[in-house]
Amino acid sequence: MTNESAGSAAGNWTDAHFGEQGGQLTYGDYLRLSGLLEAQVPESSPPAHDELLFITIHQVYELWFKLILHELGDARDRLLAGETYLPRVRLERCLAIQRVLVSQVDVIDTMTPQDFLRFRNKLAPASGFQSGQFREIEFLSGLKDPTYLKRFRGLTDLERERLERRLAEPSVWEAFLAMLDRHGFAVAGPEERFASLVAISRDREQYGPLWDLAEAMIAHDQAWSLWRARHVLMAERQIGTKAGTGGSAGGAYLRSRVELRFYPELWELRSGL
Ligand code: HEM
Ligand SMILES: N[C@@H](CC(=O)c1ccccc1NC=O)C(=O)O
Repeated sequence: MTNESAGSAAGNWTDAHFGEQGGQLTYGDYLRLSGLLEAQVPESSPPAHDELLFITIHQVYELWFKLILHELGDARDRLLAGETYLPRVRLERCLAIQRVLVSQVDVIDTMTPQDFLRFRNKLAPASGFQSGQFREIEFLSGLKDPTYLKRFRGLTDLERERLERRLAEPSVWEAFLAMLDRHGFAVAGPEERFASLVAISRDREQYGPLWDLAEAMIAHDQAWSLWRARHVLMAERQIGTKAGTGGSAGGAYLRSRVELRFYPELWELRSGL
């Protein structure tokens, strides 16, 4: 290709591929980068070097939490409609995101406790304990804890409304049971659910999509527990046995959360196979 033809080809490429809006849309406008990149505002003054890392990683987590809620909500809605394929696809996307959430803890491990202390005193009583989206994911997944709303001070009206809605609406677990019911499986009591899950597990030729969906759910549950465990280690590496800025016992509180599960009946199923 000659320079001329390359140039015209490039010219043609530009003309042929400008945005539908007559070439007005830009990368920065589409992604609203001006607002996004001005949203990292340190509390420390002069700013401690590592506070930008601390703010950035939390905002990245919250953006991923927003997407997980988007995917889990669609999976729940489709389960209620009796679907199995796209609910599994949505859950497997959540699993891919959660693998990133676990691995990106490594980034904050590059911060030393000494450098965290340069701004930690500015943070209390703020804490990840106050992450409304984190709690929404737990409620929507199936771990509904109404006492959280009573224990937690400082929720905005919007956060409280969203959490109350999550408590009231069907969870992924409840939607999964509704889907099984639509497929003719008994789900009224724990023994019936156990028998139904055993039947599904023993005939994957016939019930493969149902088994695969249950496996995607338990993988989501496992990954969330892996993040809790990874967060404990990271937190204790930063603050040892200090109390948390949110008022908890710190690592001891976080360790108590690692054993939580969204789908205990799917874990218990293994005991009976
Ligand atoms: C220097 C790094 C960090 C330390 C030392 C730390 C420490 C803690 C501690 C001690 C708690 C218990 C509540 C409290 O008293 O504050 C907590 C809760 C929490 N943190 Fe962190 N954290 C760190 C980073 C992060 C990051 C990057 C995230 C990502 C979003 C995060 C998310 C959470 C969540 C969701 C909770 C509530 C957990 C639950 O209640 O089950 N934390 N953190
Ligand atoms: N709870 C942490 C502080 C902390 O990590 C934090 C503070 C403000 C906003 C989010 C946070 N992340 C997790 O708690 C601590 O006790 O050091």
